[in-house]
Amino acid sequence: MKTVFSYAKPYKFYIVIALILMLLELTVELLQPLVIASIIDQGIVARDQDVIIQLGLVLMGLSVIAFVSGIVNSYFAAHASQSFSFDLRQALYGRIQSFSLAMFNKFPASGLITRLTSDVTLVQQVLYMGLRIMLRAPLLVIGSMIMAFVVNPKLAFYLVIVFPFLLIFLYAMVKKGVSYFGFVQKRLDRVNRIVQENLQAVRLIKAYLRGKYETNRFSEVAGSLKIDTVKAFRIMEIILPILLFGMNLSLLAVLWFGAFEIRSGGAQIGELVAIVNYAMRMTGAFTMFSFIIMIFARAKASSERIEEVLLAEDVREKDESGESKEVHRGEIRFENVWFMYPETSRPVLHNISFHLKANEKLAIMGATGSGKSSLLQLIPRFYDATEGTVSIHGRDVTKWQLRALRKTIGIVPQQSLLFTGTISNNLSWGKDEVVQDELADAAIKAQIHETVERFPKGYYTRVGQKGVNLSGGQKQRLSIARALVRKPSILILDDSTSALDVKTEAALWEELEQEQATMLVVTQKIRTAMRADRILLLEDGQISGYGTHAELLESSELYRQIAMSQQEEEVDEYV
Ligand SMILES: Nc1ncnc2c1ncn2[C@@H]1O[C@H](COP(=O)(O)OP(=O)(O)OP(=O)(O)O)[C@@H](O)[C@H]1O
Repeated sequence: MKTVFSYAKPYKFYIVIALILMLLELTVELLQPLVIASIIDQGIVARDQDVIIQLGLVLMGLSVIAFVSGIVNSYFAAHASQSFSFDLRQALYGRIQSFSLAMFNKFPASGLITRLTSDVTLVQQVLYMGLRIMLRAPLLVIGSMIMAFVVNPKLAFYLVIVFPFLLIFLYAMVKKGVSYFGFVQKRLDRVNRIVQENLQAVRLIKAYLRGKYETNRFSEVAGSLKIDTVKAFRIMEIILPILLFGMNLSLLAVLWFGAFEIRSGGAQIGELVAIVNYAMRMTGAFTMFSFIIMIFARAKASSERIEEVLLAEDVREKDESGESKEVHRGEIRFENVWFMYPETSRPVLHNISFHLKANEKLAIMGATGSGKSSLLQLIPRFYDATEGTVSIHGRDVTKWQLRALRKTIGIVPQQSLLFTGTISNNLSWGKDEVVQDELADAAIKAQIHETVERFPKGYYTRVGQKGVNLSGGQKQRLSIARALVRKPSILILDDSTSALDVKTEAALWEELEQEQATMLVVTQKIRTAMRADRILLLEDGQISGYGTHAELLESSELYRQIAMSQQEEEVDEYV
């Protein structure tokens, strides 16, 4: 919890004030039984009206102080805890943003969402409760105990005799509670994961008529969340009755022995009333305990989960080190590159070597799963090569400052991802300052300008979440335009023209060929590959062919087969 609560440090002032007010409220509460005892012994029993009025006024004054302290304490506690959770959430989000892709394998998105929402809220609650009642309850117990000893040590002894047993019991319950609530949060992760997957695949679910199946899958995980939550709460439910039982036993002992003491002159009625009053306050505090323990146990489990992310060791490079000047020329060299995904044992790339001069165009072909996307991911350093080197402009990519490296690369992923916002927002997303002309220029090259102009709101047309209101081909072309806006020296297209018709694709390539950028294009189409300076053929993570279209037709059986499998008349034309 230490790391998590270090984010409360900037709000020390608010926390200290809240604690002081809480102590003031507590002190008043502890003084009240003493005043009541005095009213009884010196006022009612001694029949002194003046003492009753004076002490009555003192009692009222104390109540007002407690009331005002309580309200102001709430204000400071709320401010400190809300600001703390805001900072913690920001830090957690920042940490997630800086994750390498390997970390997303380790922490699935659903778990990160639960941490950012529910887990942060739970630790925020613990701070708020801490400043309001959490410390108040144990302090009230300790304070009441001390005051009871001040009033009458003998009677106080009967009151505290059960304490050691209650404390051991509470400790055991907290320990159990932490592990149970840790489980509950994990179940919540699973519920979030199912919901996320479901909502993302809503069309597929409808098309495959899997609505009922998915509902059952959801019921199953929601059901196990319910079972584990009930289990965790059940532990908490037994705390209160046991605490109350212990306290009632003590109270009985106080009353029983108190009666003897009063008869023998060892105690006064007012003292017995005061001790009973303290006992009642202690019982009240213990009632709070069951609630506090529940919140504390949940928050402890949540803070451990948050710290898991904050303190996780990332495999990523040090961004701040390395060459920071801009990578102007996109010369690329792979030298004996092997690559294995983290936490796997099988290499997906074997001994890959090739060289691309600046502005050369490379087409990458190969069967699905042959390693095309994996190869491309090494260039912007989404992952680092397990062995060998990938260099750009003569320098190992790991030696470039990450920002400088990525600034120079335009990527169009296999699945076009657009954000909620206007088309204009989406196109300018990858660059800090961009003017409308640059957007239109990139859109013209990507063959999407005319389509956008035909929309009633043109570039200000709103794009729904993930581009739901656009066709696959429109999304692909917008993604390409977004990459072109950055004017990259290296342009990576990972099978990103698959949804375009032949005519549009040809027009797009006419434009891309003019671009001053080194291009790596994953494609399944011979027609597209032929336009590149060279073609790299991958087979099970190994290079099985490298050269021009004509060279590969000569040298590679696999390439010939691919060419043959594509339209007969096209093959004739190429040969
Ligand atoms: N994040 C990952 N963790 C572990 N293994 C992965 C990961 N991503 C891909 N792989 C594995 O790496 C191999 C190569 O995958 P890759 O995505 O590079 O192939 P590809 O040629 O781009 O395929 P496709 O044409 O279907 O996109 C596959 O066997 C795949 O299972």
